[in-house]
Amino acid sequence: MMTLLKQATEKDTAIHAQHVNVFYNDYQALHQIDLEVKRNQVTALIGPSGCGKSTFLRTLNRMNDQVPGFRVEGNIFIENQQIYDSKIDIVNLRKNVGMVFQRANPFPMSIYDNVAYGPRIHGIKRKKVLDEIVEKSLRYAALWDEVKDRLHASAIGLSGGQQQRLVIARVLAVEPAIILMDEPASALDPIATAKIEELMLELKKSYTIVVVTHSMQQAARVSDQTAFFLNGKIVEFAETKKLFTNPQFQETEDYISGRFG
Ligand SMILES: Nc1ncnc2c1ncn2[C@@H]1O[C@H](COP(=O)(O)OP(=O)(O)OP(=O)(O)O)[C@@H](O)[C@H]1O
Repeated sequence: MMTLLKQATEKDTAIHAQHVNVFYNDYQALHQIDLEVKRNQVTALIGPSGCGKSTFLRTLNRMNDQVPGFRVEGNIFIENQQIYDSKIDIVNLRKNVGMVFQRANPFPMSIYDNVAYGPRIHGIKRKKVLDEIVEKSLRYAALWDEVKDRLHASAIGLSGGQQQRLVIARVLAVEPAIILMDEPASALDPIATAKIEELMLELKKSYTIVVVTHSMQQAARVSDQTAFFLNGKIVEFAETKKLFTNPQFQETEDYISGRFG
């Protein structure tokens, strides 16, 4: 146990998955996943449909716990804690490891209340403090200028791209260390997508990001490291530039050159 912990406390390692297997009942969706995510980097997970990218992402903040038949083996260390340890506080884990989904999912309430939602749940009540958190989070999510005059209007009235940045602001408001993004721009037009990508590059200065994407161009544009998944295994994990220009495995080369998937 001590040696595992020691490995996980490398200063620049935010997430350390070690020999992770995931099952849905008898079906094994992930096989022996080993992955080290570096702090303040964007790590992209790519691969054909059904290869296990979302399963792995969701395993990182225990989003799969409620799925019937879900079972995980191996270790996942985040901030020196084995997140599947029985002593882990899951509410705290999800605060520390926020998640943004493919479809923006603002709550049916005002823009302000969406962002204040998490801090309120965590016990912050003073209006002045909430006002500050809401402004800071919206500024960080590059949305403040577009919504500052209608903070109390419904979030549902925002465009798809604005809704996705609002969801990011909602995640930032509880001060996570890590942000997981599951195809965050796949439902957006190219301009809204470019804004999300710009935002990711800005956010990595303060946060660690893991993003699932179907777009290899997007992975190449935003990520520092890329993991290529195939049939529930990581075929190759490397610096993004290297993976796309000089892949070490035939399967990686076939995928990035569009020969399958
Ligand atoms: N809740 C579940 N119950 C049973 N099997 C599941 C469940 N969720 C995913 N799977 C299976 O696990 C495998 C991996 O799925 P996963 O969604 O992680 O892949 P993915 O790479 O994210 O795919 P996509 O790119 O299409 O979203 C698939 O074979 C899928 O059918």
